[in-house]
Amino acid sequence: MDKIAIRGGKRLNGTIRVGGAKNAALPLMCASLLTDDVLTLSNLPRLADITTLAKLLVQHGVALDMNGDESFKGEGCHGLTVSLNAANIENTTAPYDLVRKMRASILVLGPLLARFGNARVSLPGGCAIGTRPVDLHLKGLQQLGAEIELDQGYVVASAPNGLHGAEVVFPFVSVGATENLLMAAALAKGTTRLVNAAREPEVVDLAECLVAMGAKIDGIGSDTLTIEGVERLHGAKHAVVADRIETASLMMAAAATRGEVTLLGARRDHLGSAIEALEAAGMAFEDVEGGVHSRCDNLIGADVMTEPYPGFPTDLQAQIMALLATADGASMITESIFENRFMHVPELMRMGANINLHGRSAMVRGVDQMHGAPVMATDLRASMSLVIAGLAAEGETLVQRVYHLDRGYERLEAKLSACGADIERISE
Ligand SMILES: CC(=O)N[C@H]1[C@@H](OP(=O)(O)OP(=O)(O)OC[C@H]2O[C@@H](n3ccc(=O)[nH]c3=O)[C@H](O)[C@@H]2O)O[C@H](CO)[C@@H](O)[C@@H]1O
Ligand SMILES: C=C(OP(=O)(O)O)C(=O)O
Repeated sequence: MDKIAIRGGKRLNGTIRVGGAKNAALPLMCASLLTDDVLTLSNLPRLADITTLAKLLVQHGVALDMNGDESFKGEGCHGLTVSLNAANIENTTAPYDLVRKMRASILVLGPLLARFGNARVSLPGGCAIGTRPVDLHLKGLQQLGAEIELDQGYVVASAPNGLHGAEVVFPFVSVGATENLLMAAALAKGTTRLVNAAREPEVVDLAECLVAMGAKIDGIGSDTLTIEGVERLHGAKHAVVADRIETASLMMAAAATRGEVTLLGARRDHLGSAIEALEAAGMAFEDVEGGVHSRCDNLIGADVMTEPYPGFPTDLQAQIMALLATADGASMITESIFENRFMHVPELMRMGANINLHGRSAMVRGVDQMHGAPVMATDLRASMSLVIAGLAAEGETLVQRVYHLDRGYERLEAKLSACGADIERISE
């Protein structure tokens, strides 16, 4: 198993190109199931999650060309260009072995059901950050006319006469349920209204791709989406939006060393209120040609609460905790989305951070210096928080279970070394 070794204390300064967003790329790949035509996606990040989803789609019968249409890249895009063709779907079962590796696999359910009238998808199960049920996905699909049973850990869904439009009011915001319902409603008969829908840039990216495929969607970017179902969607070409979570993670990595970084391809307007939280912590941002420049001379304590977009993203909570661990003063960090997303706290404490947990809030009292230590990554964003802490710490940090990091950060060591970090991957 690979490890990452970091010798901290080097001030970062450089330029990094941000990749396409994992959390946009995954639903976009699932959208290929909605048509018998070719969907070409560019700016896909080279990540373990993309490979896992590609395997799932291939076992359904999707023909996948990893060197798809190189002539289509999209402006400023540098990732993979992949063509997906779901003309010959052989089976509508998503097996446990693949689904358990990645929760986003549940996003094949809506498209398969809408296009083929049946699907059998393994329940993803719990994971390190929380139980993560899929009840909103299932209830929403039932409102669109699906019959759903649970059988031996599988969701068995059918809609022999097709799905129909309905009003679905989500009791709270769910990114995945919004995406599943959006895709299903695109091929349902009649009008669907999704109320209290997620507004994350990745949901907007999916909606824009669906429109390019012929879907009729109003209210994109708002919390109410109105979808007029169509009989058939066609192929399209779409460039995956830049990864806002990678963007802010790298900004924080530089800030932890009181350094600076220019992030090419980054979208400041997609950071929502995270920008204000980072500014409150002493960071400064400037739009520059082709991206955003971020610098930090002095870090100060700041209070943060995670919320759906445009609130502060839960996917940045672990990283900001590592950052604020060496700020002047105290910070209160509250996690309101996932019930168990503080697994990084004991690891950060092993590096000298001063953190007190009270239920869903963590009181972080800034220390002058953290110290390197062997630490264990428990989930994707927790891994990044340990890397950020390692860059700030004195001495060597050895991050173990790097496969979590590889789910969502492409060539992280290379990107950070290019800015002066002393970081290397140790493959065993
Ligand atoms: C692949 C992807 O895009 N993953 C992101 C997506 O996950 P995901 O789509 O799984 O997250 P949701 O927005 O659905 O989850 C929000 C909250 O709702 C709960 N919930 C969700 C669905 C449901 O049917 N029932 C239910 O109770 C979840 O347990 C969680 O507490 O959004 C999360 C919240 O921004 C991010 O942290 C993940 O990185
Ligand atoms: C939690 C995340 O991803 P997933 O929903 O795929 O587990 C994440 O990207 O931080």
